[in-house]
Amino acid sequence: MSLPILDLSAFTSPSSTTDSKRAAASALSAACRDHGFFYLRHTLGPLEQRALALAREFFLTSSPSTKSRISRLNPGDGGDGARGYQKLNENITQGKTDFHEGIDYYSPVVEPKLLDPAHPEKGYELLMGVNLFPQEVEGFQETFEAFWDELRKLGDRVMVAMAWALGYEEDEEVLLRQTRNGFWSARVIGYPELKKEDGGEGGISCGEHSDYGCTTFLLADPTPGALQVLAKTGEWIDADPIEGCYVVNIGDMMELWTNGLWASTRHRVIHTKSGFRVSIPFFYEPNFDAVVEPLDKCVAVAGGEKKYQPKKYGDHLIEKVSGNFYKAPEADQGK
Ligand SMILES: N=C(N)NCCCC[C@H](N)C(=O)O
Ligand SMILES: O=C(O)CCC(=O)C(=O)O
Ligand SMILES: [Fe+2]
Repeated sequence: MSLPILDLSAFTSPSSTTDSKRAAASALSAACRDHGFFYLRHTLGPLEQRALALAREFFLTSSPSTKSRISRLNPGDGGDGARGYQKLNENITQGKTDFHEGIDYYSPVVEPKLLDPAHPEKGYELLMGVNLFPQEVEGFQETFEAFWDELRKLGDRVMVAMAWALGYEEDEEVLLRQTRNGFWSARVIGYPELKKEDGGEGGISCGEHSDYGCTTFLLADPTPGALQVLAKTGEWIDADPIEGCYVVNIGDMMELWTNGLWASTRHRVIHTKSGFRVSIPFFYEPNFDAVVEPLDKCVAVAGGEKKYQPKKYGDHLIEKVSGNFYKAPEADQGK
């Protein structure tokens, strides 16, 4: 089985007809319902190759001190426990360490929140610090900021397409209203190949999980056989990169909005092929304060049964992120 390839240009070009939008929305609806994962034909030109090359340069040529300078654990420098660099095996999924390194980014907050304003060296509240860029890698910050700007715009268009796909042609901003100031997130991830001595047998590059928010747009280098998607049949299928496409998937908040019609599909990464793999997922998310609840039309499909309780996206994110690393640094002491 392979995942469908969609073209949503009817929603990105200003001159498209209602019929072409309906046709695209109908293919989108089937893909989200049947798989929760699909390929989206879309390119941003040289920006993508630049971002992948800079990510690779960062992981493979930066010194350990460059990396630790932007650690998520440097409280005074902006690290808030979530934003920043994490080394191999620092991220955990389902209680097991993930064999990848990465830098995590989130939507900038207007006023970063210090834990204790009298003691800035104590750092920031979880998720409320500042983004950390490796200034030694020339062009890194500008390239990624430009890249994410484009993906935010793409995500906005996809929200309109998804509204159509859910029957909201007459109220096409039903999702966009709650994502326009989205608390987006992004990761820049490096995966060395899993080898036996690294725990290769049974080891994992990124354990099975669902994404937390709305819709994920993944750009990865051409390495095959790494990202796997749990199909409804229970089989794991490869979601290998296709040139000119993003791999797109549904997150937990979209499952909630759709009352379970579109599942937040589980996936994992097992990179055993040769070479260092780089991937850069962008997580297009609801507003931090958005209270997400099943949409009326999706509830109607279920015969009026609301299968989910409303949830504030920010609460869901904090819950998830709090479980992504070993608890407070104190807990690690003496290990
Ligand atoms: N923002 C997202 N989706 N990040 C996914 C990170 C990988 C899984 C994570 N350790 C977990 O256990 O959820
Ligand atoms: O690297 C990948 O292909 C996917 C990573 C992922 O699923 C995540 O970071 O949420
Ligand atoms: Fe993921």
